[in-house]
Amino acid sequence: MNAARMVAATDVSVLLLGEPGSGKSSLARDIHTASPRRKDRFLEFACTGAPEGDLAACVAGMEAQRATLYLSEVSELATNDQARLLNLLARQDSAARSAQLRIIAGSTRDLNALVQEGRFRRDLYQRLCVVPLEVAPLRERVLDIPLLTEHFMVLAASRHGLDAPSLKAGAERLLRRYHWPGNLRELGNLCERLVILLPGAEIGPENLPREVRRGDVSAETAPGFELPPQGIDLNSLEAELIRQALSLAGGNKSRAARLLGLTRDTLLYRLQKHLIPG
Ligand SMILES: Nc1ncnc2c1ncn2[C@@H]1O[C@H](COP(=O)(O)OP(=O)(O)OP(=O)(O)O)[C@@H](O)[C@H]1O
Repeated sequence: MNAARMVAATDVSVLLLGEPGSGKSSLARDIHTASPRRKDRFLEFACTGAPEGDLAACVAGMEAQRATLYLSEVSELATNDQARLLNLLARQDSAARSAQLRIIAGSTRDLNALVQEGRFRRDLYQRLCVVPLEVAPLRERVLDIPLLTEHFMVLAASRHGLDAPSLKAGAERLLRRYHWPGNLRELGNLCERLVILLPGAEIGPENLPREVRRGDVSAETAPGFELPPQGIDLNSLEAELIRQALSLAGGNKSRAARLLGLTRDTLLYRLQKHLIPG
């Protein structure tokens, strides 16, 4: 990721946006490792469910250090902690460069939309989002799937002292077609399971879980949808769903595309087709 390499060389706050398990936390660590702070501490703070005040306790000993702090799921930060973080950032402005904490935040939710709804402080959003980086979901990186699968299998095989299995072409095709709601974490878990259950084997489609074998996106994306007896106007329905996805995603096309299980390019094509202003 080029942009990530570029921000690593600086001290700016970075906001990583992406689905669960897409690799935000790993990317935050990579940015730290590629930065001039690589020899300093990297600390991860999980905002989800964190008791109020925990963030203050976490950064108390770090304020005078040249560390990197990664805030995962920053949208879940309690209101008072949002104010505390803002204060911390203000204090950092006047601190010596050698004592500055670098903040990287991660979010699964559309932080901009939460700001519009008044559920996240705009001033804090602006401080955190100096450089926003989108981490693509795995289904938009299908070309990477064979290499990632091999990587996860080799890793799990060495962890468990077993032989890594290999993939038959049919199995690989299914992995590329599946929509991976759990992203890299889901692929990593599947690879580990295959290593343990079928060490050294040739994996065929029959060895993959049912949801992957089905490669069936519609079952997940249209639960319970039934065609009414009088039929529907598919074209209008598609246009309406696209409008709703854009609105839910606060106008962000990559996110809207993800809500519809499409690539961004396909969404752009369909926006043109339906003459929907993007
Ligand atoms: N580039 C990569 N190559 C190989 N494995 C990766 C890569 N990025 C992430 N992973 C692995 O994928 C899994 C999920 O990554 P990570 O925890 O960074 O995702 P996340 O987006 O922060 O998840 P969450 O939103 O649930 O916190 C981890 O096991 C991680 O080691």
